[in-house]
Amino acid sequence: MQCSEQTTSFRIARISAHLRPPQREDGGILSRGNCRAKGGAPGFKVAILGASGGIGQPLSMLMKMNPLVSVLHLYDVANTPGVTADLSHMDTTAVVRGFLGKEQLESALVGMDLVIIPAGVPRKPGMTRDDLFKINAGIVQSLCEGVAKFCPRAIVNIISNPVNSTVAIAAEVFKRAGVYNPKLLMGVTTLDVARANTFVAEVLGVDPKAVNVPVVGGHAGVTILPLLSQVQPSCYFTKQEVEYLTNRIQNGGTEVVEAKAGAGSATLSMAYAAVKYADACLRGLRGDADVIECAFVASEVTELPFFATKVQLGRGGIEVVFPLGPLNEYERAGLEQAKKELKASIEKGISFVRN
Ligand SMILES: NC(=O)C1=CN([C@@H]2O[C@H](COP(=O)(O)OP(=O)(O)OC[C@H]3O[C@@H](n4cnc5c(N)ncnc54)[C@H](O)[C@@H]3O)[C@@H](O)[C@H]2O)C=CC1
Ligand SMILES: O=C([O-])CC(=O)C(=O)O
Repeated sequence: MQCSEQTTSFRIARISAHLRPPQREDGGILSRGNCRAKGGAPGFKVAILGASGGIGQPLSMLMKMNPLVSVLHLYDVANTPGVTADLSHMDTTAVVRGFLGKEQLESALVGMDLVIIPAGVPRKPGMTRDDLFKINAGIVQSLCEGVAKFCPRAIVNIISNPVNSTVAIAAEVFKRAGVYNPKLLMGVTTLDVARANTFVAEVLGVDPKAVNVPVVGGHAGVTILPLLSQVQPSCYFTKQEVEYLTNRIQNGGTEVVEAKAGAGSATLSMAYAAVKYADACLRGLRGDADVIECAFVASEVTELPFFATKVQLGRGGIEVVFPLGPLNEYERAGLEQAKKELKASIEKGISFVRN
């Protein structure tokens, strides 16, 4: 049936009556500001530092869709007004606010439960993650100084590379400020697990959702150590499959950097992985039981001060750091190699802040 002009205007009149600002008890009209919940919904407050970047934008979008988030603060040194305006039109619960430049870092951070940091430069072909240290170390240091000052009790997820060094930088900054709580600081290695699940599922010919591969160590080259002997559900790989899978998982980042040919590194899969990890942190904060993910954290699993293993997330952040479990000979050799490189990267991060 075609709508007549009259019917249409009648409908519009009904709709606009419905949208009329609510009356106050004293007869006044509530201002627009009072009509809309400005983050009043129950949920967690999350800040993304580096929100306008290749990871930052899809990560911000996915966090805007997360029902556990009530307030989403987007901070960057560029383009946050546009990204914020764009995302604020999504009809999901989280209220989005944008913050631009150092003078707005305080407002971006005060009151946050979780701070996610993907700020910093990405790799180009031919570079290692350690080649990013020169620029990203200073960025992570200054952002973490802000966290120490304005939201010292927030959980911090570090994405900026080289993660093997930037987590140590963050820890030193927090120690210096007298606010270090090792349970609240985590390097995000979820993309290594996502890749491992994907590549293993391809070899097995199953759905990646059905596969769980623990990936331990760190987040660069040989420090990324998939424990293929502990894949769930348990399965068997030939020597060639183990070598192929280990190599592909360790070089997953480089595979994307080369395919992007100078236009950056993994952004979409990283945003997916970052949200998976952030969501686990929020479920832990909410008090959910058995929230378990791999992450690069303060650890006594090896002699190194930081190491990635499975951890259990809870109301206090990291509540349990799980041991490595039984390793086969191939994995034991990989572990020795990983520890050697990790030690140097961690020390580099520590001395950057101390010296
Ligand atoms: N942990 C992991 O698994 C992964 C880590 N990464 C790392 O994430 C980082 C970001 O990558 P992309 O988003 O692709 O880079 P990008 O260059 O696209 O975005 C970085 C953003 O950081 C912002 N930024 C720079 N300095 C800042 C500061 N002082 N404060 C706030 N924001 C600042 C930039 O303006 C830009 O919007 C890189 O270091 C990359 O290596 C990338 C993929 C996976
Ligand atoms: O490889 C890179 O430079 C980015 C990264 O950490 C990853 O994709 O795992």
